[in-house]
Amino acid sequence: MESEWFKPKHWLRCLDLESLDLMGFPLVIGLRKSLEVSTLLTSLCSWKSELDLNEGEEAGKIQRETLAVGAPSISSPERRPILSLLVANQVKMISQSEGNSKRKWSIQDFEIGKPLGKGKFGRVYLAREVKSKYMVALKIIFKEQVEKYRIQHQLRREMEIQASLRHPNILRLHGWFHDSQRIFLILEYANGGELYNQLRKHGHFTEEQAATYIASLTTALAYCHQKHVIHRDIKPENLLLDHEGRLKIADFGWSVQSRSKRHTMCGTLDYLAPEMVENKAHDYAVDNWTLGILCYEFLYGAPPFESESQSDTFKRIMKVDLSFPSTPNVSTDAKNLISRLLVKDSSKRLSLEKIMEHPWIVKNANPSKK
Ligand SMILES: Nc1ncnc2c1ncn2[C@@H]1O[C@H](COP(=O)(O)OP(=O)(O)OP(=O)(O)O)[C@@H](O)[C@H]1O
Repeated sequence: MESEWFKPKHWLRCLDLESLDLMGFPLVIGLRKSLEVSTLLTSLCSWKSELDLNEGEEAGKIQRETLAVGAPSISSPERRPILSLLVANQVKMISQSEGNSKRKWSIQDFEIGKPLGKGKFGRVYLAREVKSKYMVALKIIFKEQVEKYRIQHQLRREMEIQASLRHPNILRLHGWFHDSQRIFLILEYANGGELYNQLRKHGHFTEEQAATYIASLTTALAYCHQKHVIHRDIKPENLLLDHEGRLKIADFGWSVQSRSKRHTMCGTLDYLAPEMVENKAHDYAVDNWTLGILCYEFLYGAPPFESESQSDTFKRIMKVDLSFPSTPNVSTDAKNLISRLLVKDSSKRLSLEKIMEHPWIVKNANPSKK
């Protein structure tokens, strides 16, 4: 019996691919394996009226790609699509999707490649849309897990919000589909992986790098706030990099679309604003606080209120117990920006507009890398 929550009759089903991955990444193509699908079809039928499923799917012939981990990678010219082919295919895909807004996706539309990572509720694979050869990241979430942890509403909210956002620094959710057991999210592929890994690798970033990332985040958050979306969980693990090193906000799991103040305490402790720690009503300004935390972490390698115990972190946040180590050597301008964001009174925090005008950003952010 399918649960009611995943019946997105009013959801957007989108595929308007605006950016191209030009890397022509070699895929590890797995064996195609026919599935015994009677159970799958039964459940699909129960969802059919809501989701308007593929008419052409034949009983017993639904196939899925299985991952051949360790299989040799295939890197023939055919598997390294060139720019012109990609552009032509992209145009074709867009016009197809525009001409048929009810384009339905299934696992058959994708060749599955290497695993990209594992999250709390599923796995992410590199994948390529068969016809256009467009590279995407396919996030596979098991419905069982979703129901077990009762994150139906959170996931649905995350998907709706992410699919509605269009910004160069926000990871695109191109669309989704599902089968009896799994939900598949078709995500923009961020070739550079997690920003967190870069931070761990280098210890901390240069002022130019840090300012460029903060400027990218600021414009993305200004866009979100304009659409009444508060992210509430910006941290290096939720930030990905594309093949040009451009930052992408990737995880909207705790985001909320609201014009009124919120009360849910959420996010990750080190990044929480005092009003959230105190479980008070909060608004957009929690994201501005987090920008201050991130700016500090980018420059010093660790968040400012990190402590041995959670209760100490709470106390340090509440006191705004901020200090700047002598190493690495960080400019006075950067410290000024951080101090003007990590302000307990949320109404006195620097606005996103003013962040972009701050001398440290103006001097250091590299517009060509934003
Ligand atoms: N679009 C993408 N492009 C490239 N790599 C990705 C992409 N999405 C996810 N990944 C990789 O897969 C990993 C797991 O992603 P996923 O979103 O499932 O986990 P997560 O960030 O821990 O989120 P959650 O907390 O929701 O489980 C990420 O840490 C990242 O390394």
